[in-house]
Amino acid sequence: MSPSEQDFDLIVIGGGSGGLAGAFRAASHGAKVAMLEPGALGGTCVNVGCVPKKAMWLAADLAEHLAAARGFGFELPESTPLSWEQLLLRRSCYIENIHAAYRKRLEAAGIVVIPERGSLSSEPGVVHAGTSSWRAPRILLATGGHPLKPDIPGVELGGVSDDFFALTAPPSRIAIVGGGYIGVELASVLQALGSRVSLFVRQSRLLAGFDQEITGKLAESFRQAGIDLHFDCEATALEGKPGAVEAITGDNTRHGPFDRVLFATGRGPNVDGLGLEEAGIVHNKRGQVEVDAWQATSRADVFAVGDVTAQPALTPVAIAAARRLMDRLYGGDTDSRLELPLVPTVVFAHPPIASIGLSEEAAREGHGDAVKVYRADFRPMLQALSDGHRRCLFKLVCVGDDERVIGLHLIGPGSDEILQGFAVAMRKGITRRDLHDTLAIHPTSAEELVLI
Ligand SMILES: Cc1cc2nc3c(=O)[nH]c(=O)nc-3n(C[C@H](O)[C@H](O)[C@H](O)COP(=O)(O)OP(=O)(O)OC[C@H]3O[C@@H](n4cnc5c(N)ncnc54)[C@H](O)[C@@H]3O)c2cc1C
Ligand SMILES: NC(=O)c1ccc[n+]([C@@H]2O[C@H](COP(=O)([O-])OP(=O)(O)OC[C@H]3O[C@@H](n4cnc5c(N)ncnc54)[C@H](O)[C@@H]3O)[C@@H](O)[C@H]2O)c1
Repeated sequence: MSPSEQDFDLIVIGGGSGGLAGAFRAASHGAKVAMLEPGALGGTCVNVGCVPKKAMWLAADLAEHLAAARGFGFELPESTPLSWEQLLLRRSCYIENIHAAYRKRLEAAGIVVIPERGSLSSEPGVVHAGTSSWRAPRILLATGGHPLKPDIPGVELGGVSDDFFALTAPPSRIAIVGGGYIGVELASVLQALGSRVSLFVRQSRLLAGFDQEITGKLAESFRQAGIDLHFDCEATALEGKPGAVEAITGDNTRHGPFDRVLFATGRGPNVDGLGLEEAGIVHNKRGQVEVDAWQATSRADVFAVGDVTAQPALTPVAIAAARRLMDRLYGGDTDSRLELPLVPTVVFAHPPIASIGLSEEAAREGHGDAVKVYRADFRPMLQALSDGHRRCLFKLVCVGDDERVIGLHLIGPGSDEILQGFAVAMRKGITRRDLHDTLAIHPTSAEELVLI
Protein backbone atom coordinates (compact mmCIF):
# COMPACT_ATOMS: atom_id res chain seq x y z
CA MET A 1 0.00 0.00 0.00
CA SER A 2 1.36 3.45 -0.90
CA PRO A 3 1.56 6.05 1.91
CA SER A 4 -1.36 7.91 0.36
CA GLU A 5 -3.54 4.83 0.83
CA GLN A 6 -3.01 4.67 4.56
CA ASP A 7 -5.94 3.03 6.29
CA PHE A 8 -8.22 4.74 8.80
CA ASP A 9 -11.39 3.53 10.49
CA LEU A 10 -13.06 6.85 9.77
CA ILE A 11 -12.41 9.82 7.49
CA VAL A 12 -14.16 13.02 8.52
CA ILE A 13 -14.60 15.63 5.78
CA GLY A 14 -14.81 19.04 7.46
CA GLY A 15 -13.34 20.28 10.75
CA GLY A 16 -16.19 22.45 12.03
CA SER A 17 -18.58 21.84 14.93
CA GLY A 18 -19.90 18.50 13.66
CA GLY A 19 -16.67 17.17 12.16
CA LEU A 20 -14.55 17.86 15.23
CA ALA A 21 -17.17 16.44 17.59
CA GLY A 22 -17.42 13.28 15.46
CA ALA A 23 -13.65 12.87 15.16
CA PHE A 24 -13.05 13.30 18.91
CA ARG A 25 -15.87 10.94 19.91
CA ALA A 26 -14.85 8.23 17.42
CA ALA A 27 -11.23 8.47 18.57
CA SER A 28 -12.32 8.24 22.21
CA HIS A 29 -13.89 4.87 21.33
CA GLY A 30 -10.56 3.73 19.86
CA ALA A 31 -11.17 4.46 16.16
CA LYS A 32 -8.27 5.55 13.96
CA VAL A 33 -9.46 8.85 12.52
CA ALA A 34 -8.36 11.27 9.78
CA MET A 35 -9.97 14.69 9.40
CA LEU A 36 -9.79 16.80 6.25
CA GLU A 37 -10.03 20.55 6.81
CA PRO A 38 -8.50 23.06 4.38
CA GLY A 39 -9.49 26.09 6.46
CA ALA A 40 -9.39 27.18 10.09
CA LEU A 41 -10.28 24.57 12.71
CA GLY A 42 -13.74 25.05 14.19
CA GLY A 43 -15.47 25.96 10.91
CA THR A 44 -18.26 28.49 10.81
CA CYS A 45 -19.09 28.57 14.50
CA VAL A 46 -15.62 29.36 15.77
CA ASN A 47 -14.40 31.58 12.94
CA VAL A 48 -17.34 33.38 11.32
CA GLY A 49 -20.36 32.40 13.41
CA CYS A 50 -21.38 31.86 17.03
CA VAL A 51 -18.09 32.78 18.70
CA PRO A 52 -17.11 36.09 17.02
CA LYS A 53 -20.82 36.98 16.93
CA LYS A 54 -21.12 36.47 20.69
CA ALA A 55 -18.03 38.64 21.22
CA MET A 56 -19.73 41.46 19.33
CA TRP A 57 -23.00 40.83 21.18
CA LEU A 58 -21.18 41.06 24.53
CA ALA A 59 -19.65 44.39 23.47
CA ALA A 60 -23.12 45.69 22.62
CA ASP A 61 -24.40 44.37 25.94
CA LEU A 62 -21.65 46.22 27.79
CA ALA A 63 -22.59 49.42 25.95
CA GLU A 64 -26.11 49.00 27.31
CA HIS A 65 -24.79 48.31 30.81
CA LEU A 66 -22.71 51.49 30.68
CA ALA A 67 -25.95 53.40 30.18
CA ALA A 68 -27.51 51.50 33.09
CA ALA A 69 -24.47 52.27 35.25
CA ARG A 70 -25.08 56.00 34.74
CA GLY A 71 -28.66 55.47 35.92
CA PHE A 72 -27.27 53.89 39.10
CA GLY A 73 -25.18 56.97 39.77
CA PHE A 74 -21.80 56.01 38.33
CA GLU A 75 -20.22 59.18 37.08
CA LEU A 76 -19.10 58.14 33.63
CA PRO A 77 -18.12 60.59 30.90
CA GLU A 78 -20.92 61.46 28.45
CA SER A 79 -19.16 59.56 25.72
CA THR A 80 -17.45 56.20 26.32
CA PRO A 81 -16.09 55.34 22.88
CA LEU A 82 -15.27 51.75 21.96
CA SER A 83 -11.91 50.89 20.42
CA TRP A 84 -13.08 48.61 17.61
CA GLU A 85 -9.42 47.67 17.07
CA GLN A 86 -9.08 46.49 20.68
CA LEU A 87 -12.35 44.57 20.48
CA LEU A 88 -11.21 42.78 17.31
CA LEU A 89 -7.86 42.00 18.87
CA ARG A 90 -9.52 40.46 21.94
CA ARG A 91 -11.88 38.54 19.68
CA SER A 92 -9.09 37.09 17.55
CA CYS A 93 -6.99 36.16 20.61
CA TYR A 94 -9.97 34.30 22.03
CA ILE A 95 -10.45 32.45 18.73
CA GLU A 96 -6.74 31.67 18.43
CA ASN A 97 -6.89 30.08 21.90
CA ILE A 98 -9.72 27.86 20.69
CA HIS A 99 -7.63 26.84 17.64
CA ALA A 100 -4.67 26.05 19.89
CA ALA A 101 -6.84 23.99 22.23
CA TYR A 102 -8.22 22.02 19.27
CA ARG A 103 -4.73 21.38 17.87
CA LYS A 104 -3.61 20.05 21.25
CA ARG A 105 -6.66 17.83 21.66
CA LEU A 106 -6.40 16.48 18.10
CA GLU A 107 -2.78 15.57 18.64
CA ALA A 108 -3.51 13.95 21.99
CA ALA A 109 -6.34 11.92 20.44
CA GLY A 110 -4.09 10.75 17.60
CA ILE A 111 -6.37 12.25 14.95
CA VAL A 112 -4.54 12.89 11.67
CA VAL A 113 -5.46 16.33 10.29
CA ILE A 114 -5.07 16.67 6.53
CA PRO A 115 -5.26 20.33 5.43
CA GLU A 116 -6.97 19.52 2.14
CA ARG A 117 -10.43 19.76 0.60
CA GLY A 118 -11.92 16.28 0.31
CA SER A 119 -14.23 14.72 -2.24
CA LEU A 120 -16.01 11.40 -2.44
CA SER A 121 -15.19 8.75 -4.98
CA SER A 122 -17.58 6.43 -6.80
CA GLU A 123 -15.59 3.67 -5.11
CA PRO A 124 -16.94 3.11 -1.58
CA GLY A 125 -14.50 3.84 1.24
CA VAL A 126 -12.29 6.19 -0.79
CA VAL A 127 -11.81 9.94 -0.33
CA HIS A 128 -9.78 12.08 -2.70
CA ALA A 129 -7.82 15.02 -1.30
CA GLY A 130 -5.38 17.02 -3.41
CA THR A 131 -3.27 14.50 -5.27
CA SER A 132 -3.85 11.76 -2.68
CA SER A 133 -6.57 9.25 -1.98
CA TRP A 134 -7.37 7.92 1.47
CA ARG A 135 -9.28 4.82 2.48
CA ALA A 136 -11.59 4.07 5.37
CA PRO A 137 -14.67 1.87 5.71
CA ARG A 138 -16.66 4.86 7.01
CA ILE A 139 -16.81 8.50 5.94
CA LEU A 140 -18.47 11.40 7.75
CA LEU A 141 -19.58 14.42 5.72
CA ALA A 142 -19.50 17.55 7.88
CA THR A 143 -18.75 20.27 5.34
CA GLY A 144 -21.20 22.83 6.73
CA GLY A 145 -22.65 25.72 4.76
CA HIS A 146 -22.03 29.16 3.31
CA PRO A 147 -24.04 32.40 3.05
CA LEU A 148 -26.38 32.81 0.08
CA LYS A 149 -27.04 36.07 -1.74
CA PRO A 150 -30.17 36.80 -3.76
CA ASP A 151 -29.91 36.90 -7.55
CA ILE A 152 -30.49 40.66 -8.03
CA PRO A 153 -28.70 43.35 -10.08
CA GLY A 154 -25.79 44.92 -8.22
CA VAL A 155 -25.60 42.07 -5.70
CA GLU A 156 -21.77 42.32 -5.76
CA LEU A 157 -22.08 45.67 -3.95
CA GLY A 158 -23.37 43.84 -0.87
CA GLY A 159 -21.55 41.53 1.54
CA VAL A 160 -22.58 38.67 3.85
CA SER A 161 -22.05 37.76 7.50
CA ASP A 162 -18.40 36.75 6.80
CA ASP A 163 -17.80 40.37 5.71
CA PHE A 164 -19.33 41.67 8.93
CA PHE A 165 -16.61 39.86 10.86
CA ALA A 166 -13.96 41.40 8.60
CA LEU A 167 -15.11 45.01 9.24
CA THR A 168 -12.15 47.02 10.52
CA ALA A 169 -14.39 49.87 11.70
CA PRO A 170 -18.10 50.16 12.38
CA PRO A 171 -20.03 51.46 9.35
CA SER A 172 -21.90 54.69 9.96
CA ARG A 173 -24.92 53.72 7.81
CA ILE A 174 -25.63 50.10 7.02
CA ALA A 175 -28.48 48.21 5.35
CA ILE A 176 -29.14 44.61 6.28
CA VAL A 177 -31.37 42.44 4.09
CA GLY A 178 -33.11 39.48 5.79
CA GLY A 179 -35.15 39.11 8.98
CA GLY A 180 -33.89 35.69 10.15
CA TYR A 181 -31.37 34.89 12.88
CA ILE A 182 -28.39 36.58 11.25
CA GLY A 183 -30.21 39.69 10.00
CA VAL A 184 -31.69 40.31 13.44
CA GLU A 185 -28.46 39.65 15.34
CA LEU A 186 -26.25 41.81 13.12
CA ALA A 187 -28.79 44.67 13.01
CA SER A 188 -29.05 44.73 16.73
CA VAL A 189 -25.31 44.57 17.47
CA LEU A 190 -24.42 47.26 14.94
CA GLN A 191 -27.13 49.65 16.12
CA ALA A 192 -26.03 49.18 19.74
CA LEU A 193 -22.40 49.88 18.76
CA GLY A 194 -23.28 53.15 17.06
CA SER A 195 -24.16 52.40 13.42
CA ARG A 196 -27.43 53.62 11.90
CA VAL A 197 -29.08 50.42 10.73
CA SER A 198 -31.85 49.89 8.16
CA LEU A 199 -33.29 46.37 8.16
CA PHE A 200 -35.21 45.11 5.12
CA VAL A 201 -37.49 42.15 5.77
CA ARG A 202 -39.49 40.65 2.95
CA GLN A 203 -42.06 39.17 5.32
CA SER A 204 -44.41 41.07 7.61
CA ARG A 205 -42.55 40.01 10.77
CA LEU A 206 -39.12 39.14 12.16
CA LEU A 207 -37.94 35.55 12.71
CA ALA A 208 -40.63 33.49 10.97
CA GLY A 209 -41.46 30.39 13.02
CA PHE A 210 -40.77 31.99 16.41
CA ASP A 211 -43.69 32.97 18.68
CA GLN A 212 -45.26 35.99 17.03
CA GLU A 213 -45.99 37.96 20.21
CA ILE A 214 -42.32 37.62 21.19
CA THR A 215 -41.01 38.71 17.80
CA GLY A 216 -43.51 41.60 17.84
CA LYS A 217 -41.84 42.78 21.07
CA LEU A 218 -38.45 42.50 19.39
CA ALA A 219 -39.64 44.68 16.50
CA GLU A 220 -40.90 47.22 19.05
CA SER A 221 -37.50 47.21 20.80
CA PHE A 222 -35.72 47.62 17.47
CA ARG A 223 -37.81 50.67 16.64
CA GLN A 224 -37.16 52.14 20.10
CA ALA A 225 -33.44 51.61 19.57
CA GLY A 226 -33.67 53.57 16.31
CA ILE A 227 -33.40 50.73 13.79
CA ASP A 228 -35.14 51.73 10.56
CA LEU A 229 -37.33 48.66 10.08
CA HIS A 230 -38.99 47.85 6.74
CA PHE A 231 -41.44 44.95 6.58
CA ASP A 232 -42.95 43.43 3.41
CA CYS A 233 -40.02 44.98 1.63
CA GLU A 234 -37.77 43.06 -0.73
CA ALA A 235 -34.48 44.49 -2.01
CA THR A 236 -34.65 44.14 -5.80
CA ALA A 237 -31.36 45.82 -6.78
CA LEU A 238 -28.28 47.57 -5.41
CA GLU A 239 -26.79 50.59 -7.16
CA GLY A 240 -23.90 52.96 -6.61
CA LYS A 241 -20.32 52.19 -5.69
CA PRO A 242 -18.53 50.63 -2.70
CA GLY A 243 -18.96 52.98 0.26
CA ALA A 244 -22.09 54.61 -1.18
CA VAL A 245 -24.61 51.92 -2.06
CA GLU A 246 -28.33 52.47 -2.61
CA ALA A 247 -30.88 49.72 -2.09
CA ILE A 248 -33.87 49.67 -4.42
CA THR A 249 -36.92 47.92 -3.02
CA GLY A 250 -39.94 46.30 -4.72
CA ASP A 251 -42.01 49.50 -4.78
CA ASN A 252 -39.13 51.22 -6.62
CA THR A 253 -38.12 53.26 -3.59
CA ARG A 254 -34.45 54.17 -3.22
CA HIS A 255 -32.91 53.82 0.23
CA GLY A 256 -29.53 55.07 1.30
CA PRO A 257 -26.81 55.69 0.39
CA PHE A 258 -25.26 53.20 2.81
CA ASP A 259 -21.56 52.67 3.40
CA ARG A 260 -22.33 48.93 3.63
CA VAL A 261 -25.07 46.52 2.63
CA LEU A 262 -25.09 43.01 4.10
CA PHE A 263 -27.25 40.12 2.94
CA ALA A 264 -28.49 37.75 5.64
CA THR A 265 -30.74 35.83 3.31
CA GLY A 266 -30.09 32.25 4.36
CA ARG A 267 -27.32 29.69 3.89
CA GLY A 268 -26.70 26.78 1.55
CA PRO A 269 -24.75 23.51 2.03
CA ASN A 270 -21.06 23.19 1.06
CA VAL A 271 -21.37 20.49 -1.56
CA ASP A 272 -19.55 21.99 -4.56
CA GLY A 273 -16.78 19.65 -5.66
CA LEU A 274 -17.72 17.10 -3.00
CA GLY A 275 -18.52 14.47 -5.64
CA LEU A 276 -22.04 13.74 -4.37
CA GLU A 277 -23.37 12.85 -7.83
CA GLU A 278 -20.47 10.53 -8.70
CA ALA A 279 -20.79 8.89 -5.30
CA GLY A 280 -24.56 8.41 -5.66
CA ILE A 281 -25.41 10.40 -2.52
CA VAL A 282 -29.00 11.60 -2.56
CA HIS A 283 -29.60 15.28 -1.79
CA ASN A 284 -32.63 17.56 -1.82
CA LYS A 285 -33.35 20.49 -4.17
CA ARG A 286 -31.28 22.86 -2.02
CA GLY A 287 -28.31 20.48 -2.28
CA GLN A 288 -28.58 19.37 1.36
CA VAL A 289 -27.51 15.75 1.89
CA GLU A 290 -30.46 13.52 2.79
CA VAL A 291 -29.97 11.57 6.02
CA ASP A 292 -32.24 9.24 7.95
CA ALA A 293 -32.77 9.33 11.72
CA TRP A 294 -29.36 7.61 12.13
CA GLN A 295 -27.42 10.21 10.05
CA ALA A 296 -27.05 7.59 7.30
CA THR A 297 -26.99 8.75 3.66
CA SER A 298 -28.06 6.74 0.63
CA ARG A 299 -24.61 5.05 0.57
CA ALA A 300 -23.84 2.56 3.32
CA ASP A 301 -20.32 3.86 4.09
CA VAL A 302 -21.22 7.58 4.15
CA PHE A 303 -22.86 9.50 7.02
CA ALA A 304 -23.57 13.23 7.32
CA VAL A 305 -24.15 15.73 10.14
CA GLY A 306 -24.61 19.47 10.57
CA ASP A 307 -25.38 22.22 8.07
CA VAL A 308 -24.64 20.06 5.05
CA THR A 309 -27.90 18.26 5.93
CA ALA A 310 -31.39 19.71 6.37
CA GLN A 311 -31.25 19.38 10.19
CA PRO A 312 -31.51 22.65 12.17
CA ALA A 313 -28.42 24.73 11.43
CA LEU A 314 -27.22 25.07 15.02
CA THR A 315 -23.88 24.08 16.51
CA PRO A 316 -25.30 21.93 19.33
CA VAL A 317 -27.39 20.00 16.78
CA ALA A 318 -24.30 19.23 14.64
CA ILE A 319 -22.32 18.23 17.73
CA ALA A 320 -25.03 16.03 19.23
CA ALA A 321 -25.70 14.32 15.87
CA ALA A 322 -21.99 13.53 15.44
CA ARG A 323 -21.42 12.32 18.99
CA ARG A 324 -24.46 10.07 19.00
CA LEU A 325 -23.53 8.63 15.62
CA MET A 326 -20.03 7.76 16.83
CA ASP A 327 -21.40 6.28 20.07
CA ARG A 328 -23.50 4.01 17.86
CA LEU A 329 -20.82 3.15 15.28
CA TYR A 330 -17.85 2.73 17.62
CA GLY A 331 -19.19 2.79 21.19
CA GLY A 332 -21.67 -0.08 21.00
CA ASP A 333 -24.69 2.06 21.88
CA THR A 334 -27.07 0.72 19.25
CA ASP A 335 -29.94 3.11 20.11
CA SER A 336 -27.88 6.27 20.08
CA ARG A 337 -29.29 8.90 17.74
CA LEU A 338 -30.26 12.54 17.63
CA GLU A 339 -33.75 13.32 18.90
CA LEU A 340 -34.99 16.58 17.51
CA PRO A 341 -38.43 17.64 18.69
CA LEU A 342 -37.22 19.92 21.51
CA VAL A 343 -34.45 22.17 20.23
CA PRO A 344 -33.69 25.06 22.58
CA THR A 345 -32.43 28.12 20.76
CA VAL A 346 -31.37 31.70 21.50
CA VAL A 347 -31.37 34.63 19.12
CA PHE A 348 -28.62 36.94 20.32
CA ALA A 349 -30.44 40.18 19.65
CA HIS A 350 -30.78 43.11 22.04
CA PRO A 351 -32.86 42.04 23.87
CA PRO A 352 -32.20 38.32 23.41
CA ILE A 353 -34.92 35.80 22.59
CA ALA A 354 -34.85 32.26 23.99
CA SER A 355 -37.26 29.64 22.80
CA ILE A 356 -38.10 25.94 23.01
CA GLY A 357 -41.08 23.92 21.84
CA LEU A 358 -44.21 25.12 20.08
CA SER A 359 -45.05 28.76 19.55
CA GLU A 360 -48.54 29.84 20.65
CA GLU A 361 -49.65 29.81 16.96
CA ALA A 362 -48.28 26.31 16.29
CA ALA A 363 -49.76 25.00 19.54
CA ARG A 364 -53.22 26.39 18.74
CA GLU A 365 -53.03 24.94 15.25
CA GLY A 366 -52.23 21.48 16.61
CA HIS A 367 -54.24 21.45 19.85
CA GLY A 368 -57.01 24.07 19.40
CA ASP A 369 -58.86 25.03 22.59
CA ALA A 370 -56.81 22.66 24.75
CA VAL A 371 -54.04 25.27 24.72
CA LYS A 372 -53.57 27.69 27.61
CA VAL A 373 -51.02 30.47 27.54
CA TYR A 374 -49.56 32.19 30.61
CA ARG A 375 -47.53 35.37 30.50
CA ALA A 376 -45.23 37.32 32.78
CA ASP A 377 -44.61 40.82 31.48
CA PHE A 378 -42.34 42.77 33.80
CA ARG A 379 -39.47 45.24 34.11
CA PRO A 380 -36.34 43.51 35.44
CA MET A 381 -34.84 45.03 38.59
CA LEU A 382 -31.72 46.41 36.87
CA GLN A 383 -33.89 48.23 34.35
CA ALA A 384 -36.24 49.61 37.02
CA LEU A 385 -33.36 50.83 39.20
CA SER A 386 -31.57 52.52 36.32
CA ASP A 387 -34.63 53.97 34.58
CA GLY A 388 -34.02 51.58 31.69
CA HIS A 389 -36.80 50.87 29.23
CA ARG A 390 -36.26 47.13 28.69
CA ARG A 391 -39.03 44.78 29.77
CA CYS A 392 -39.21 40.98 29.77
CA LEU A 393 -42.05 38.92 28.34
CA PHE A 394 -42.00 35.25 29.38
CA LYS A 395 -44.63 32.96 27.84
CA LEU A 396 -45.62 29.49 28.88
CA VAL A 397 -47.63 27.46 26.35
CA CYS A 398 -49.50 24.56 28.00
CA VAL A 399 -51.86 21.89 26.76
CA GLY A 400 -54.55 19.68 28.35
CA ASP A 401 -56.12 19.47 31.80
CA ASP A 402 -52.75 18.76 33.41
CA GLU A 403 -51.28 21.83 31.65
CA ARG A 404 -48.26 20.05 30.17
CA VAL A 405 -45.70 22.64 29.08
CA ILE A 406 -45.17 22.39 25.31
CA GLY A 407 -43.61 25.78 24.64
CA LEU A 408 -41.51 28.31 26.48
CA HIS A 409 -40.67 31.66 24.88
CA LEU A 410 -38.70 34.43 26.52
CA ILE A 411 -37.60 37.88 25.46
CA GLY A 412 -35.65 40.28 27.62
CA PRO A 413 -32.33 40.66 29.43
CA GLY A 414 -31.07 37.35 30.81
CA SER A 415 -33.32 35.16 28.64
CA ASP A 416 -30.27 33.69 26.90
CA GLU A 417 -28.94 32.24 30.16
CA ILE A 418 -32.28 31.29 31.72
CA LEU A 419 -33.54 28.83 29.11
CA GLN A 420 -30.96 26.03 29.39
CA GLY A 421 -32.16 24.65 32.75
CA PHE A 422 -35.80 24.87 31.72
CA ALA A 423 -34.90 22.95 28.53
CA VAL A 424 -33.86 20.02 30.76
CA ALA A 425 -37.19 20.24 32.57
CA MET A 426 -39.12 20.39 29.28
CA ARG A 427 -37.43 17.18 28.13
CA LYS A 428 -38.75 15.53 31.26
CA GLY A 429 -42.30 16.51 30.29
CA ILE A 430 -43.16 19.00 33.04
CA THR A 431 -46.53 20.56 33.84
CA ARG A 432 -47.34 24.03 35.10
CA ARG A 433 -47.93 22.45 38.50
CA ASP A 434 -44.28 21.23 38.53
CA LEU A 435 -43.18 24.81 38.00
CA HIS A 436 -45.42 26.00 40.85
CA ASP A 437 -44.10 23.25 43.12
CA THR A 438 -40.56 24.56 42.60
CA LEU A 439 -39.31 27.17 45.04
CA ALA A 440 -38.43 30.47 43.43
CA ILE A 441 -35.01 32.08 43.65
CA HIS A 442 -35.60 35.64 44.73
CA PRO A 443 -35.02 38.28 43.48
CA THR A 444 -34.34 37.13 39.92
CA SER A 445 -36.03 37.35 36.55
CA ALA A 446 -36.03 33.55 36.22
CA GLU A 447 -38.34 33.18 39.23
CA GLU A 448 -41.17 34.62 37.13
CA LEU A 449 -41.28 31.26 35.32
CA VAL A 450 -42.09 29.26 38.44
CA LEU A 451 -44.58 31.88 39.65
CA ILE A 452 -46.33 32.32 36.29
C1 LIG B 1 -23.13 34.46 11.70
C2 LIG B 1 -23.51 33.13 12.30
C3 LIG B 1 -23.83 33.06 13.62
C4 LIG B 1 -24.19 31.83 14.18
N1 LIG B 1 -24.50 31.80 15.51
C5 LIG B 1 -24.86 30.62 16.06
C6 LIG B 1 -25.13 30.56 17.45
O1 LIG B 1 -25.06 31.54 18.18
N2 LIG B 1 -25.48 29.36 17.98
C7 LIG B 1 -25.56 28.22 17.20
O2 LIG B 1 -25.89 27.16 17.72
N3 LIG B 1 -25.31 28.27 15.88
C8 LIG B 1 -24.95 29.43 15.29
N4 LIG B 1 -24.64 29.47 13.96
C9 LIG B 1 -24.75 28.23 13.16
C10 LIG B 1 -23.51 27.34 13.36
O3 LIG B 1 -22.35 28.10 13.13
C11 LIG B 1 -23.57 26.16 12.41
O4 LIG B 1 -24.81 25.49 12.57
C12 LIG B 1 -22.44 25.18 12.69
O5 LIG B 1 -21.19 25.79 12.55
C13 LIG B 1 -22.55 23.97 11.75
O6 LIG B 1 -21.48 23.10 11.96
P1 LIG B 1 -20.98 22.15 10.78
O7 LIG B 1 -19.94 21.27 11.39
O8 LIG B 1 -22.11 21.52 10.11
O9 LIG B 1 -20.31 23.12 9.71
P2 LIG B 1 -19.17 24.21 9.81
O10 LIG B 1 -18.96 24.66 11.19
O11 LIG B 1 -19.49 25.21 8.79
O12 LIG B 1 -17.85 23.40 9.39
C14 LIG B 1 -17.69 22.87 8.13
C15 LIG B 1 -16.21 22.78 7.81
O13 LIG B 1 -16.05 21.99 6.66
C16 LIG B 1 -15.00 22.51 5.88
N5 LIG B 1 -15.19 22.03 4.51
C17 LIG B 1 -16.10 22.43 3.58
N6 LIG B 1 -15.98 21.72 2.46
C18 LIG B 1 -14.96 20.84 2.67
C19 LIG B 1 -14.36 19.82 1.89
N7 LIG B 1 -14.78 19.54 0.66
N8 LIG B 1 -13.32 19.11 2.42
C20 LIG B 1 -12.88 19.36 3.68
N9 LIG B 1 -13.44 20.31 4.46
C21 LIG B 1 -14.47 21.03 3.98
C22 LIG B 1 -15.13 24.01 6.04
O14 LIG B 1 -13.88 24.65 5.79
C23 LIG B 1 -15.57 24.13 7.50
O15 LIG B 1 -14.46 24.33 8.34
C24 LIG B 1 -24.25 30.67 13.37
C25 LIG B 1 -23.92 30.74 12.02
C26 LIG B 1 -23.54 31.96 11.48
C27 LIG B 1 -23.18 32.03 10.02
N1 LIG C 1 -28.20 32.33 17.48
C1 LIG C 1 -28.15 31.29 16.67
O1 LIG C 1 -28.30 30.15 17.09
C2 LIG C 1 -27.90 31.49 15.21
C3 LIG C 1 -27.40 32.70 14.75
C4 LIG C 1 -27.17 32.87 13.41
C5 LIG C 1 -27.43 31.84 12.53
N2 LIG C 1 -27.93 30.68 13.00
C6 LIG C 1 -28.26 29.58 12.07
O2 LIG C 1 -27.85 29.90 10.75
C7 LIG C 1 -28.97 29.80 9.88
C8 LIG C 1 -28.84 30.79 8.76
O3 LIG C 1 -29.13 32.11 9.24
P1 LIG C 1 -29.83 33.18 8.30
O4 LIG C 1 -30.28 34.32 9.12
O5 LIG C 1 -28.97 33.42 7.12
O6 LIG C 1 -31.05 32.35 7.73
P2 LIG C 1 -32.57 32.31 8.18
O7 LIG C 1 -33.15 31.22 7.39
O8 LIG C 1 -32.73 32.32 9.64
O9 LIG C 1 -33.14 33.70 7.65
C9 LIG C 1 -33.03 34.08 6.32
C10 LIG C 1 -33.97 35.25 6.10
O10 LIG C 1 -33.72 35.81 4.82
C11 LIG C 1 -34.95 35.97 4.15
N3 LIG C 1 -34.67 35.91 2.72
C12 LIG C 1 -34.31 34.84 1.98
N4 LIG C 1 -34.12 35.21 0.70
C13 LIG C 1 -34.36 36.53 0.63
C14 LIG C 1 -34.34 37.49 -0.41
N5 LIG C 1 -34.04 37.15 -1.64
N6 LIG C 1 -34.64 38.78 -0.09
C15 LIG C 1 -34.96 39.13 1.17
N7 LIG C 1 -35.00 38.27 2.19
C16 LIG C 1 -34.71 36.99 1.92
C17 LIG C 1 -35.84 34.87 4.67
O11 LIG C 1 -37.19 35.18 4.48
C18 LIG C 1 -35.43 34.85 6.14
O12 LIG C 1 -36.13 35.81 6.88
C19 LIG C 1 -30.18 30.02 10.77
O13 LIG C 1 -31.33 29.43 10.25
C20 LIG C 1 -29.76 29.38 12.06
O14 LIG C 1 -30.07 28.01 12.04
C21 LIG C 1 -28.16 30.48 14.31
